[in-house]
Amino acid sequence: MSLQSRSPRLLIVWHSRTGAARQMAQAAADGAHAAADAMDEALDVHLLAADEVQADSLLEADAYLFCAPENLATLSGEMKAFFDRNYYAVLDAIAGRAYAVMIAAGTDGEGARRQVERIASGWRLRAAAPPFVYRNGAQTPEAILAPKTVAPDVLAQCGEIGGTLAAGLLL
Ligand SMILES: Cc1cc2nc3c(=O)[nH]c(=O)nc-3n(C[C@H](O)[C@H](O)[C@H](O)COP(=O)(O)O)c2cc1C
Repeated sequence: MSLQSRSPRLLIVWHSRTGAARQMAQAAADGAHAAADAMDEALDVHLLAADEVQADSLLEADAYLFCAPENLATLSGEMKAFFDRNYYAVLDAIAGRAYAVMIAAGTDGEGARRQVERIASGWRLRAAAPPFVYRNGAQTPEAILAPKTVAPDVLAQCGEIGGTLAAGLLL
């Protein structure tokens, strides 16, 4: 059996209905890889859609990034289902690990942010970065349902959050 220790692992869990949160999660993954490369360290970044994540993925990760849209003033149902499915399976097993949250919203996002923060507090996770809420301003049904393209400056901020989580694992 090898005695080699494994690389630290960042798990990014995302859900997206019209593309914004997916791009934000990808930017954070890119930022995490870039930070690890700059430090010349190995980092395992798992970017998983919310419906693919089981308890094992949470248990095997060292830090988490949760990224999803606000839908009807709460987390999107798919992201909530990920938390519902796994909450008690990992309770008490992941306390103290670092996390960050990124919400894609139209004009609000606070309900979804609060929900993730409450769940993370129940898991006793430690916030490694301030919560990030990106608002695209969409208000009409047409604008809300349109595919989204997230601006480069917003993606750069998401990249920084990924980089912060990575640096926290590698320092
Ligand atoms: C069904 C539905 C409900 C929404 N409800 C809200 C809401 O309550 N508050 C808000 O700020 N944005 C709301 N939005 C807008 C989205 O949060 C916003 O467009 C977000 O950027 C979408 O992220 P996504 O492209 O990753 O799905 C809603 C969008 C949809 C499709």
